[in-house]
Amino acid sequence: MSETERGRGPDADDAAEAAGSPSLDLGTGPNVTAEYPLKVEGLHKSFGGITAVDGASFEVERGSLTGLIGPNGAGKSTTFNLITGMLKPDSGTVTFNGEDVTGMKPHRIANRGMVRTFQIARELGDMTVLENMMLAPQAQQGEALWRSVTPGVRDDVIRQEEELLERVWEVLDFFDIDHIAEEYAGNLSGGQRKLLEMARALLTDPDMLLLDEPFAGVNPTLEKRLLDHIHELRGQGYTFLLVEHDMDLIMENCEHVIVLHQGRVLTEGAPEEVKANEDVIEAYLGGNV
Ligand SMILES: Nc1ncnc2c1ncn2[C@@H]1O[C@H](COP(=O)(O)OP(=O)(O)OP(=O)(O)O)[C@@H](O)[C@H]1O
Repeated sequence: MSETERGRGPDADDAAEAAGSPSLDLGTGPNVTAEYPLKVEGLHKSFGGITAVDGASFEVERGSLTGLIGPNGAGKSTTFNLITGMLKPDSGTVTFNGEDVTGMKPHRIANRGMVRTFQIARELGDMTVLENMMLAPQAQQGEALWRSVTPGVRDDVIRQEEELLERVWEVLDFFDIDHIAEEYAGNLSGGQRKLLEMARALLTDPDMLLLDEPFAGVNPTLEKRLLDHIHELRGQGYTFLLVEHDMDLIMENCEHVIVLHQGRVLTEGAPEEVKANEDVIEAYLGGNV
């Protein structure tokens, strides 16, 4: 896969970083063509004597809603952290859109179009939804503050802020949370927080979103809304990798399911195949789920 095919090479990243203005096109989705944007090969990660990830290998198909499941302690969170650059693997590779991103810092990976949702930090609870959104690109992509103090770039900064504000309202509207824009994030319900978390991630114009337990603490009505948004975005070409404890939810919504067990892939396939797999049943029964 060449850089031009990907449509978002390092040069484009650097230019985007310099411009400080990720484009958002909710109408058409990401403009890239790699069939499997994410490839994970032979990932290993140990903490002291504990092996958390033990040779995990899998691929995620573009435009898919892929579920990553496994019993408690299977290595799901660690795998997520290795993919998104929060942790460095002991060995193995993570390839995104044809580029080796293994061990890259999270903001550089986010610049390349792969983002994960983050829980709204306690201190951001004292800021409004709108303020949280305005901070999102900096938080995800490590935007430098120098731009705002460098002489001669003030007009550019003002223009970029205006563009950002426009996109913020577009995304808030998409997630139906524009009416709570002035609400403090700390006052939101669990479900509204999850919508804000996803809205923040989407603001950086990713190709792929990694969602870690996006429905935890969410009431059924908002869960459905979140799922509708995910399906709509997937229909536009966005790719999702979802870690979730609720097996039924994964089975009903994902077209491809990867089962981790003891740090490696036990099996993967369509939900019906995975559900019927004896090894999966055994792993879950023995895994205290
Ligand atoms: N920072 C760490 N230090 C030590 N051990 C760790 C660390 N992170 C994870 N582990 C261990 O690695 C193994 C895999 O943990 P991980 O959190 O990745 O699994 P998981 O599938 O996400 O589990 P759960 O479903 O319970 O969240 C576990 O045995 C865990 O205790």
